[in-house]
Amino acid sequence: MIQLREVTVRYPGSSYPAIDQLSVDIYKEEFVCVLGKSGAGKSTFIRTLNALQPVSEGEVLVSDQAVHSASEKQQRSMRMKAGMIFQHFHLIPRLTVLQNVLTGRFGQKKSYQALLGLFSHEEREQAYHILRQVGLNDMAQRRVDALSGGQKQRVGIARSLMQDPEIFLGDEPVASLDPSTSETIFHLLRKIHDEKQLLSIMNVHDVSLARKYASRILGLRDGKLVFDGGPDELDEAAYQTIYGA
Ligand SMILES: Nc1ncnc2c1ncn2[C@@H]1O[C@H](COP(=O)(O)OP(=O)(O)OP(=O)(O)O)[C@@H](O)[C@H]1O
Repeated sequence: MIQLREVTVRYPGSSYPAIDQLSVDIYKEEFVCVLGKSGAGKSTFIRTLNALQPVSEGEVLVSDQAVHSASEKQQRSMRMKAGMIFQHFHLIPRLTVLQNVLTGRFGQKKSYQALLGLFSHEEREQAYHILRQVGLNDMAQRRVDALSGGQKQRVGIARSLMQDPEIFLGDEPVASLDPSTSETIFHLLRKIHDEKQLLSIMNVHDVSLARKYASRILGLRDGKLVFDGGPDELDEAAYQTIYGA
């Protein structure tokens, strides 16, 4: 479970908060999509959940553990439990699909093992298993810079799963993809969520994807939570509240 208690984020030099006194509880069985105009605070929100973004006020709790008052070491271990996928994938271009997936384990290895790329038989087997789950079983030895955007995002998802995450976060995971590939990726994300009961939170610009795949939608506007409901509750009035002039 994730709990935000009156969280405010102010960037240095900014006259208004990017996140403004936001309180919300998110439960394990939920697949949450976060909507909002550009600049509404969606990325900032996601980044506060795994301590990539410090908070100015308030507290974030993940599995009852306070994120921002934790030590550096504790924050690293929390980050390991938070799988994250990104708009631009953040892969290592010259490495193969398999090698990129295995980097999901770096956080759990001694630094010399990570540097030398030392992975156990079990870890490799798990990587192959995950590649089958995301539909990339025949691409393990391909370099990722030779893949399409949708395939790259599958590698990003596989790398996150390699972390054995407790929560799954996406910062605009389909913003660089065409509509049909975006749909395929959301279908995959929802399938993984349903199979693993993995608390998932995804920022998305495409309202129809949120309507189709989310179990719960959060709407942000000027850093405030202005909508919180199921996809069926996202009617015209709610849409105007989130996006209206
Ligand atoms: N590093 C930063 N320094 C200063 N201000 C920032 C920084 N990052 C974001 N902001 C500001 O904080 C607010 C929220 O930004 P954020 O990126 O979280 O919004 P967003 O909803 O994810 O937008 P987009 O959909 O365009 O990615 C915006 O006003 C933005 O200009």
